[in-house]
Amino acid sequence: MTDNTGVNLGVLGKKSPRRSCAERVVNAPLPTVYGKFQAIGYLDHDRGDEQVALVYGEIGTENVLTRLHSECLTGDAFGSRHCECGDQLASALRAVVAEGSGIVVYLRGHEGRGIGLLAKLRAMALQAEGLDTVEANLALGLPVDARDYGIAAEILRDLGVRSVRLMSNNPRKREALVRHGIQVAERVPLLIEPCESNITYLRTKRERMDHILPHLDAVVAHGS
Ligand SMILES: Nc1nc2c(ncn2[C@@H]2O[C@H](COP(=O)(O)OP(=O)(O)OP(=O)(O)O)[C@@H](O)[C@H]2O)c(=O)[nH]1
Ligand SMILES: [Zn+2]
Repeated sequence: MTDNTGVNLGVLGKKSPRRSCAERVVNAPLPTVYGKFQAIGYLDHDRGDEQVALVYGEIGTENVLTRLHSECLTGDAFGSRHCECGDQLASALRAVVAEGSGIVVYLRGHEGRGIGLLAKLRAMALQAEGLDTVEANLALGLPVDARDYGIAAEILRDLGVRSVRLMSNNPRKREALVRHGIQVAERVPLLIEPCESNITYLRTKRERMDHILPHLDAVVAHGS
């Protein structure tokens, strides 16, 4: 089967019979510096968000190398060193190209762990005054993590995916996806070398949010 671009869609061309809040509305070829992806656009009818899944190669149904990337304008677009999101996104895109197939779902509505861009910037301002990333959200009267992964699961189902190898350091993300009906065969670490600007933030994620970041031990050992 081909779409209006003439690209062979394989499983991407098959409509899911299950009722879903995720409507697939467009499939466009997306050549990137990493490789040639298919950008599959979705409309989330429950939340009104526009979502996109970048698909590389012929994805199967099981053990698909997958990244669920929470939107981070500052990290992904501006190269912020407050967090490691930008490098994680690049690593994930490189990884699926190296693998020959895989998916990066870029989750709009997840900005600032679901509190939105302006609230995240307020939280970052509080962190500059000494609060950690957890304390800053709480000081604003906001949840530490307000993300929902239902739409991600719906998109994966629409793509025919039943189980993934999930690129993430966050065990709660894995649990959330499983709760929404997608099996996680394996968690694949996505570790980025820390720098002076984000080491405290990363330590907080490890200590207070259960992120699995063993590479920080080496930084501690070297005393930096
Ligand atoms: N509220 C808040 N959000 C932040 C902060 N720094 C980054 N973020 C957001 O955090 C989200 C990414 O979440 P993380 O906790 O860094 O990582 P994760 O997605 O849970 O886990 P990984 O899959 O390992 O990347 C993005 O949406 C960022 O915009 C911060 O200081 N405060
Ligand atoms: Zn970020």
